[in-house]
Amino acid sequence: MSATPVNVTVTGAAGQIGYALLFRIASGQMLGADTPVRLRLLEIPQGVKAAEGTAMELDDCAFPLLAGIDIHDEPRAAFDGVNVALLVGARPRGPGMERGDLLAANGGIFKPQGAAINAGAAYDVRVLVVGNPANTNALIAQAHAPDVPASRFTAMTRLDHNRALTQVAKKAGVPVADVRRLTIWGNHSATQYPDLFHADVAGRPGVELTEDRTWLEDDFIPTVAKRGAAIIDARGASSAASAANAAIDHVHDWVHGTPEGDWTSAGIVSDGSYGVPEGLISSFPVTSSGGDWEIVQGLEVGELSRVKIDASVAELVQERDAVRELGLLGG
Ligand SMILES: NC(=O)C1=CN([C@@H]2O[C@H](COP(=O)(O)OP(=O)(O)OC[C@H]3O[C@@H](n4cnc5c(N)ncnc54)[C@H](O)[C@@H]3O)[C@@H](O)[C@H]2O)C=CC1
Ligand SMILES: O=C([O-])CC(=O)C(=O)O
Repeated sequence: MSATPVNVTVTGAAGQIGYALLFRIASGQMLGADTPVRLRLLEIPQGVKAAEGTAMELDDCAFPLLAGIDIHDEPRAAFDGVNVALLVGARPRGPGMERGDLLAANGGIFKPQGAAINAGAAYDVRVLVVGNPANTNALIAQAHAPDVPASRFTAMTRLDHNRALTQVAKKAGVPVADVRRLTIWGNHSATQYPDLFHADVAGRPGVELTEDRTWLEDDFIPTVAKRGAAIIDARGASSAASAANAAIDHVHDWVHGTPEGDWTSAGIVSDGSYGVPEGLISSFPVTSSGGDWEIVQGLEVGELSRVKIDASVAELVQERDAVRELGLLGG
């Protein structure tokens, strides 16, 4: 076991995703069975008491890897020395609300948090933004952390990726573990594009499934893209355990690498690949090795994919322009 605990800061620690996430981090599922962690919980003052309750429960689990828990209501202290930052705390979308409605409300949260990460994070900090609108919140945080490499700021589309894996596995009647190389492109919103043209489905090309255009366009794509709203409708609350699970998967693969021959999806800063404007935080097909994400290159983008990627990227551009106008991207 490495001697020095990894500092993991979780914002929104008293929320429903926080509750599903913290125990899994403390048990070693995110960083591995050899890596001790020190948890830093950031909440708004009204959330501190509930966070204290969660910390008591974490203590009561006697996790051997849990080196300590600190609770904060102020970002500078919470991010001091942070190695892994999970920015979950935000206002969740209620019934009938679109993510765009949340831009202004949540932008104000991510600006000071980006600045606090810039001021005090460890040199190897890795940031995952879960709180919606995740891509644009990540962009805001990144814009306020000029001393941190932009590639360290990511937005979560792993839940969409996992949702797509299961839809494809069900359609093809194969185990979910046999579905590989799916991609979520664009924004974590209803415009996202789940792409199975390059998938491998139990050894068969995913493109075979795309021949059923009705299933592809009227079932698969909208089911994945609108799954968040369907869960809200069914549960009366947004996805929590599955979102926490996806955050664990994202950070695990970032730190430990993606499996040979497969890739996953993550919102990362665009280098201009696939026509996505440089600097936007967009979801791409990505591999990870040595602690860095890399965009999978050379995939052919057909007509349907081009239209759908462009539509989601256009939404990201709109969100970026809206927060820029609100002064949330700084000078
Ligand atoms: N990217 C993704 O795939 C997904 C993203 N989400 C998003 O994750 C976010 C959190 O969801 P839930 O945990 O269900 O919400 P929740 O409302 O249960 O918890 C949010 C917590 O954040 C705290 N909070 C608010 N402002 C804060 C701040 N400035 N600093 C620290 N904490 C703060 C609140 O006090 C609350 O405890 C929402 O924005 C939701 O839309 C949810 C599911 C999937
Ligand atoms: O839709 C929401 O508000 C929650 C979310 O991001 C998801 O479940 O994908």
